[in-house]
Amino acid sequence: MPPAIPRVLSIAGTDPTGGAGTAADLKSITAAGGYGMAAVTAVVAQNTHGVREIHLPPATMLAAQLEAVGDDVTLEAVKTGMLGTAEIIRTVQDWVARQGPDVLVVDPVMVATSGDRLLAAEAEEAMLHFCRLATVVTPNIDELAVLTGSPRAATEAEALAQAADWAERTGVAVVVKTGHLEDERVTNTWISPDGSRHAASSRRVDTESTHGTGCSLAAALATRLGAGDDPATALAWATDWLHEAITHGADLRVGSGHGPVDHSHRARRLASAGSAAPWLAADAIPARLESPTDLRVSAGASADGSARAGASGTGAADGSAKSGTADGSARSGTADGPARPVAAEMPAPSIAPVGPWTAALWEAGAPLAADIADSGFVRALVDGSLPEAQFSFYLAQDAQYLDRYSEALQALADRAGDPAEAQFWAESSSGCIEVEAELHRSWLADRPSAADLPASPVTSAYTDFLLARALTAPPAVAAAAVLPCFWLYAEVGASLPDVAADHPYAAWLETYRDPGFVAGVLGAQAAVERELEAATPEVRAEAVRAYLLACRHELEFFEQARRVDPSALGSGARLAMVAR
Ligand SMILES: Nc1ncnc2c1ncn2[C@@H]1O[C@H](COP(=O)(O)OP(=O)(O)OP(=O)(O)O)[C@@H](O)[C@H]1O
Ligand SMILES: Cc1ncc(CO)c(N)n1
Repeated sequence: MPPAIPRVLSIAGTDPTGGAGTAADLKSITAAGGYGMAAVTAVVAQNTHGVREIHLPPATMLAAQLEAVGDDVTLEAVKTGMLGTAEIIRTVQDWVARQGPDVLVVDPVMVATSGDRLLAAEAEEAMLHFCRLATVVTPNIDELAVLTGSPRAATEAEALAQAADWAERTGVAVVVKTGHLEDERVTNTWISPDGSRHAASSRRVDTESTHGTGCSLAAALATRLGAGDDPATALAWATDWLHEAITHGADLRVGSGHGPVDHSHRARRLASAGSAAPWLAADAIPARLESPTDLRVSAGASADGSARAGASGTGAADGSAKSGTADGSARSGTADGPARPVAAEMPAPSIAPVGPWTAALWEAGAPLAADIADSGFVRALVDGSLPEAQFSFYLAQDAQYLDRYSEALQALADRAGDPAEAQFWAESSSGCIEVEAELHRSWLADRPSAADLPASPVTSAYTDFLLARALTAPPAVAAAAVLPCFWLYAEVGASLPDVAADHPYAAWLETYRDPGFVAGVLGAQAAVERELEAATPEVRAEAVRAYLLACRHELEFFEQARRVDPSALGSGARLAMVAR
């Protein structure tokens, strides 16, 4: 049984700009859930433009480093990167034979992205020999050609054939990486000596920030294997994590050449999601609302934009410079993007408010609507990069949600004073059940594990919040609480671009275009407008709070799929426990 936190050693060169080599490895090992260690093979003066100078300490010094670690620490995995010379390779090889762990990931680094040689030409032979000791090797397309003694593969199929042949001959698995080809998707394929294959693919990111991607993938892979993941799971994890890191690399603004990836993006996003900070400050809404203008004033089209209502974005407590403020008063931002300017520049809704109260509500919640449109989940759904496991999770939660939402709407119907309003809520409630049934028929039927998935904490928090208001709060509060589900969902639908027919989620995106959604929004808006007009100033304030909190729950609901590790969805555990 590997320990929960695998101990992983990187044996590689340095990069003072922190994007490649030991620095990238340590960040990647940490991100993948391991304890990272590093022995230095070469001190490299390099930056995002290229390598300037390489200093090779005596091989005896590397041997001493390896002995020092190996004599003291039990290792679950070792990852090697730049080994520089035949003598260094031999040193590592001798040590691995004596003290190496079960998992050895060899990234056969020969040439950097910048084109600089990182392995002496005469050392290639030694590298080929060393690769045979590996659990898995992770060559890029050019290195694969050297490894297999073949011409550079022009297509993925050619690369896969080269790798399969080599794996069979040597008994060593290969990860074929198509990063250096031109395909729209980048695919990493694990090929075992017996010919079995596991592919993990992601959409190609149009970015210059790819310095150290090879190091990072190999180090994360070594860590997940060291943690006991099977090859397919480990590779899928590493590929998906790296995709997020590459996507956000440019935001780091490190260097003017090929910049590094943001190894910590996922950790920062999850930390921010784990914050217990309240979503809405106590004084974000005036205690009494005599008219919609009272909300508008507090919602803050003030000259400097320094005060407005609106629950804070997901980045509220992540402590990063681009996050929203902890009291949710001034800016909205998420771990996915910089804070946006304040309400004055917020987009108008595609479904216009039906009166002054709903107009004021929209304005107060507009930053959250923008956060949803710009969320990692919606963006990944639209660009097709959302992993299927996350999409399935989303569908499963949507089904759970609709069940309870329908109950909330029925409660509103039961409590409505006005017959037309009662009818509207009742019809919406049954409409929900129909959508849920269709979800099961068309989408969950061929995803059996998702079909049985119970409600997540995020889903339950939202539905319980809605049910509590629908069952016990004054009608204006209850109506305002259920409005964002109608309105914000329809707004997401309205903002979706047309996608190609072969887009992985084309059929799902099509479901957003149901004109019934718009009719629902207008009906719900009309009810909210009426109820708010009739309510006391105190109840109106409570209703606005409920509306904004529901908007915030909507954002959580969309984003939650990106916070779940598919390997944590198995059955068995009676209650999910937290790491302490
Ligand atoms: N533009 C990109 N978009 C998406 N993923 C990418 C992109 N570039 C690289 N990757 C990911 O990074 C992995 C490693 O990239 P690549 O094939 O370029 O390795 P490498 O050449 O060994 O990297 P290095 O630049 O560190 O030498 C790829 O398999 C893929 O998962
Ligand atoms: C030290 C080191 N290892 C690997 C690479 C490949 O990106 C690099 N640039 N530097």
